[in-house]
Amino acid sequence: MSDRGTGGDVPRGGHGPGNRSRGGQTGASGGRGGGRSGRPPRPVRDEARNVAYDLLRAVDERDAYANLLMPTLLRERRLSGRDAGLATELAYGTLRGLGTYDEIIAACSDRAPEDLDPPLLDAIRLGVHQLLKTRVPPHAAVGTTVDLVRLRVGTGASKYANAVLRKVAGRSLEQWLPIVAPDPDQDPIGHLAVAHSHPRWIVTAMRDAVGGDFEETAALLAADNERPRVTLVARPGRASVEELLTSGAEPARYSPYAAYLSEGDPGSIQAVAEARAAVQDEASQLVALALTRVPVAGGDSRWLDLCAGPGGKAGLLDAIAVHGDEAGSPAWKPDAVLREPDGRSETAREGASGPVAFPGGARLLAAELQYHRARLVRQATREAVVITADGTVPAWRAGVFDRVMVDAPCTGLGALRRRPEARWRRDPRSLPDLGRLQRGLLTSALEAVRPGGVVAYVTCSPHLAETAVVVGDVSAGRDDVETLDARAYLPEVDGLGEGPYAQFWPHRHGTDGMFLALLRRR
Ligand SMILES: C[S@@+](CC[C@H](N)C(=O)[O-])C[C@H]1O[C@@H](n2cnc3c(N)ncnc32)[C@H](O)[C@@H]1O
Repeated sequence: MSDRGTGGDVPRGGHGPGNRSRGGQTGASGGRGGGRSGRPPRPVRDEARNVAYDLLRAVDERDAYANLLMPTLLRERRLSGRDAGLATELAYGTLRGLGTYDEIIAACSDRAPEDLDPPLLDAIRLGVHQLLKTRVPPHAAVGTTVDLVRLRVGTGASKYANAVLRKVAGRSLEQWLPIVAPDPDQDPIGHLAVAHSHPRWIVTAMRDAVGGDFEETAALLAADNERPRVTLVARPGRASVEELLTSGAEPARYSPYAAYLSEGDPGSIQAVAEARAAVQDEASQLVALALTRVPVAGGDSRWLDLCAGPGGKAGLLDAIAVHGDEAGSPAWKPDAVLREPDGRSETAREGASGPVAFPGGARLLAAELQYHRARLVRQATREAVVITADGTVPAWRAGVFDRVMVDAPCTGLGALRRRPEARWRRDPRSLPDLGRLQRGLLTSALEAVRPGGVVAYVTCSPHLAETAVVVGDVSAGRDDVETLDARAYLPEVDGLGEGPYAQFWPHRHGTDGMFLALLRRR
């Protein structure tokens, strides 16, 4: 850590990349005061900020994934503890916030952000983030950024950065927003896009997904800019929540298999290292659990996960298939499970209409298109049969599965908190192709499941074109599909929407924005 006063550098939050800019080098305007000799002091290399900056550059230049590259950078530069936390917060916060920051930079600069040299622009963004969204003292935010630019871009550029940042420092974020964001009465979408740093098309999609309410849209966009908590899953029969709590995790709100980890490396927990537990968002756990809770008449031993990679849901489904939903939910478990003398569950499933706890004794087939992702599914599961296969070209007989999970490829708009650069990379033009694939996979799932069996259609996106519209289109073309009220199988969670689908939200549940439809084949 440098001597530039970073001792108090605790970010208040913040986060996200994608460089929209291309263009020429800066001209200088303004300058940082020199020492008595008239020469500027020697720049200080601040390793946390250099790592944050390198991440921003890699995202721009190489389309790097921030959450995959950051651990490598931290390891290579031997940053840990507070410095690692600072580097991560500064990089992620800058990537998330750059939609807002670029508007402010534009107001403080004689050039549009897209006309600035990308390496300089990234450094200025990093400085703006520190000034407006962290507790870094303004002199430290400006000084460290100017040093960074001198070391990494050039002296002329550092003078430019200094001039821009001094103007930015003249106002707080709250004071800047009315100046740079469109009037909310004239252009509510544009206002939210700038105020919460999201592309307009995503703001529109989120507004539609929450039912048109702008206040709720704002809350959702704000939640996207928060750092997500780390949630663990204890795979039943392999680990327990108690074991995770003993390892320092805290009880979770919804999932009977979840625990929250507020600090420390999840990989250092033995159950995680042994793949008996894993990092998994709570909504991901619950949509998988909901699929296992729907009563099905007749046999219940063959399950299919059609899009299994990298194996989060398959890991939980495999464990429940084999060992049963042993944690279940105290509210309904005792009545719901009536075991046959051989330990199976036929009777309960025949009569039950509400959620039931699966008693075990099934086997999961996990299919994944990409070989390297199928290998990850193998690591996440123990008893499942894992195959590399195209789910739209079935490698199995029709009508043989009792339960099928389709966790379809999607825009991932429900997981923007996790991938700080994702919002700038996603393209609405991908929606038609994704929609075709989603319809193909759901159709394939409905062919794979037997009459009486159940299909879960899941996306990590609340975008209506990927959720209700896909399910509506596919079921409208068939007379053998009954849409279940998915919320009934998640009795522990409120606020999942009007039904029959269940929609999790970052701002309501603190989870990813996961969508679930449950369809029974007649
Ligand atoms: C949203 S991810 C699934 C996440 C996974 N269920 C989990 O919980 O970890 C979608 C997956 O579907 C895979 N995929 C894409 N097209 C596919 C296809 N035609 N058949 C099977 N898998 C496909 C992708 O490679 C990706 O791994």
